[in-house]
Amino acid sequence: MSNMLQFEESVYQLIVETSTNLPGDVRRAVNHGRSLENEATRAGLALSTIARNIQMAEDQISPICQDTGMPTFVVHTPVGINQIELKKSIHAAIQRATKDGKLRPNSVDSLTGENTGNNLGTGTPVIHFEQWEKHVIDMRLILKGGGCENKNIQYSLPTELEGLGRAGRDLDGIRKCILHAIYQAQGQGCSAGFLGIGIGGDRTTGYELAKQQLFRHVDDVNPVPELGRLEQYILEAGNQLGIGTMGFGGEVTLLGCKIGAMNRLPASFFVSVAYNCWAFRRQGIEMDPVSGEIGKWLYPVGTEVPVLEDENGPEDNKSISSDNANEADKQGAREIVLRTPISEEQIRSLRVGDVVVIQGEMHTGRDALHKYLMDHDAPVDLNGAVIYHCGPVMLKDEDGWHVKAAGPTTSIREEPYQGDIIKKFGIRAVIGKGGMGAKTLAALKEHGGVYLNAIGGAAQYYAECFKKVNGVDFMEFGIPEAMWHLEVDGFAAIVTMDSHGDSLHEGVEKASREKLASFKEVVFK
Ligand SMILES: O=C(O)C[C@H](O)C(=O)O
Ligand code: SF4
Repeated sequence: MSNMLQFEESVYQLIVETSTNLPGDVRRAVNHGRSLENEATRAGLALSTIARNIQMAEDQISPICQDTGMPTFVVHTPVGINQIELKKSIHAAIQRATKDGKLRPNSVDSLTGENTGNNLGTGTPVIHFEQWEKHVIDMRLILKGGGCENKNIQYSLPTELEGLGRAGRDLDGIRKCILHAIYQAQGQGCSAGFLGIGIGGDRTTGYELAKQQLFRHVDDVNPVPELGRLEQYILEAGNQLGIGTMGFGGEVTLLGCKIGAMNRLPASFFVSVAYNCWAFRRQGIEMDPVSGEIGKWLYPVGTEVPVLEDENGPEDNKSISSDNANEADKQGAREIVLRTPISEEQIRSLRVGDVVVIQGEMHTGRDALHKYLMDHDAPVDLNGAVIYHCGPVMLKDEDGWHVKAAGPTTSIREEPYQGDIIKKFGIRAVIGKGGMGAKTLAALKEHGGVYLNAIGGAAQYYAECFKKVNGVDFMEFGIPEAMWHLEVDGFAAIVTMDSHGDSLHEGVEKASREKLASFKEVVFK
């Protein structure tokens, strides 16, 4: 290979483009979703926030979502290309993109919990090489985050499904599995989502096939007619489940569905579902095998498909923020400004549906911190405090630390700890996404606390609210897991669980379970 530096540069450009500029076909799907949702609803406002965030990420060349996922490359090379050298270029580019804040350090030792800090480590990044007889290198990259990855699911047919009954080894059984997959994800994988489905294979290749489907163009047509019909059906039926964007309820739960099939063993029949959030970051380049230069981009480049309808830019677009109290009013919701530390009285006055705007300090905390706080003291006073489930992208320069991307993470992972921690430290508000369960709801009621739902993936939109980094504890947990103390100005989120025992998530889940059961009858004979 003659020009290593050019190869590295091209891969770097691919990584930056993938992380910061949502591709055109994905944007079209988001725009279509927006057109189906009433703008004045919670889901409609969430979609507007998402659109605004996509634009901000493009403008600032910063990550669309703070979770830049598991970098997964699929590379086709002409016969004779040195794949070992190409791999080195990929590793160098990954390291550079991490240092520049285009990727969050995301590679964690599974035994020690240590973050390698540069996105390299055993099993990271994932690179699949394939040879072909063409004379160009085809390199595709997907950055799929952990929250939606956790919502992947694999079914082994025949099986019995909640609400849907028996799913047999046929197209109708497959149909039921996919609908169930959408239901079980609720809003936790940052709906509205995209599905890649693999039918057949073994447990490993079934999931691989599912992920391969995510490399198809959103608007392509399945070459297998019966799978094409199933894709169409799922898109329509999935949206009738009423889960909506971020699980707020609404018309748009699914933005795309791609299904592939491969052979299986006589004894096995797997349906593997890869759930991808709306922040569906995948791009590709065709590279010259000699010069390493980019020949063309393999998916429509985001910049060609606007996401904001008005010419005046993001500021004039509606979203969940302190400047759109009128929109909130249309839903009968109020907008309340809370300054930290927050009193019990203020919290008790809040109800599900209220929009809360936070001023003051908040503290990030996720998996490692919650586990730690169960049997240790906190490094700061958390009385009346706000905990933000967030693993930000942070960069340090001569002026100190800066927040580069900071959307919420999936809160349900903290369910085993949250209730106890709220009571132990006197926390008044927890911000995250996807909602929490019965134990947390009970603690919010007992102690006087609220759960605030922020818009998952809107990492640029929220990063702008953080005016100053007051400090950090537990850097040894790694950047995403550390406890960042952040000064915030106007962080807006919706009360989805209040101190009176009400939970929006409980309601949406129940309604969607009932809806799911209405799809029990055979559709594909
Ligand atoms: O790790 C994160 O920042 C978020 C994660 O992708 C999630 O969806 O929970
Ligand atoms: S936070 Fe949401 S948008 Fe970001 S990677 Fe996780 S699931 Fe995707």
